Amino acid sequence: MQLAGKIALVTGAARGLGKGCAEAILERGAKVALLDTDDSEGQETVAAFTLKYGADTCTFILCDVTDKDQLEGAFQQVVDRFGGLDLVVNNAGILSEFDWEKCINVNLISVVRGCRLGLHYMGKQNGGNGGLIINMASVAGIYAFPAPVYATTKAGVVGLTRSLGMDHKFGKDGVRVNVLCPSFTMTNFITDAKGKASEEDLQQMQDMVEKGGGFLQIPDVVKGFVKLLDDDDKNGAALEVTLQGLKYHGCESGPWEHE
Ligand SMILES: NC(=O)c1ccc[n+]([C@@H]2O[C@H](COP(=O)([O-])OP(=O)(O)OC[C@H]3O[C@@H](n4cnc5c(N)ncnc54)[C@H](O)[C@@H]3O)[C@@H](O)[C@H]2O)c1
Ligand SMILES: CCCCC/C=C\C=C\[C@H](O)C/C=C\C/C=C\CCCC(=O)O
Repeated sequence: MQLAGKIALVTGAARGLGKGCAEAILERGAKVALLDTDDSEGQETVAAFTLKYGADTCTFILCDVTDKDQLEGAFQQVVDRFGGLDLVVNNAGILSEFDWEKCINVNLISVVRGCRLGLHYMGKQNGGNGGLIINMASVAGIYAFPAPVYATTKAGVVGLTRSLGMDHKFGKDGVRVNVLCPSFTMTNFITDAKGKASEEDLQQMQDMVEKGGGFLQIPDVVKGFVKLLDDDDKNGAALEVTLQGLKYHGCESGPWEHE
């Protein structure tokens, strides 16, 4: 997708991977709205981006993605302020195996809602120009992982993306939907993980990190995000990001679609 002059919305963008994706969008000449529940970090990030990329290139919207009205209001605010919408990044996510309903709300239900809103505002059937939705899942949505509820939400996001991305949908609304699936990446997500799953499961994750050769860094994942921005032929695709590099996961169509 050619981003110059376009308008984007990124959830969970005050810090970490969402912030990295928002900066990649600004670097490519688009405007971006950063949504997050963390007011002070969100304001700080937007202040720094404004200094670097110029006034009116970005805005912060305080928004809890699990609050239906706040999320709908944020989409409307972006369209009102910037005059349209071309790219939605459903990135906000948490690890919370004990408060597992919250995990499902943030990581899955809000992403379904974000996709529906993206299709509503960008879909050609509603007078939009078409566009792109990139969802943030995880390799935990593809392979077994010792945080079952988290893994379930991410598998749900992969399934949602594949199904929304079926070609017949793209033909109708002009909106492509793809999903990024990173492995362990050094962000606050990792440093805040204590207490969000059992000690035993966290230890198993630590062992996976050590066996796998360590953590990805934010720029490694942003590279994957940029690939999804650039690969205009992809729809319903899941891009894995690991220390081995970038790889599209198979199974983009079911056996009924093979010769
Ligand atoms: N760090 C990793 O190892 C890793 C790997 C694969 C996928 N992911 C996924 O990437 C995404 C971003 O993770 P990160 O590592 O940058 O984490 P992070 O904790 O650094 O950033 C997440 C951001 O989301 C915001 N957020 C949380 N709940 C929210 C809500 N209800 N509404 C709005 N904003 C909310 C937080 O305030 C924070 O700014 C998540 O979906 C996560 O599951 C992370
Ligand atoms: C050391 C404590 C880590 C706590 C991190 C908690 C959750 C992280 C979730 C991320 O989404 C990463 C998820 C999965 C990684 C799964 C498999 C890794 C193996 C693949 C590979 O890297 O080659």
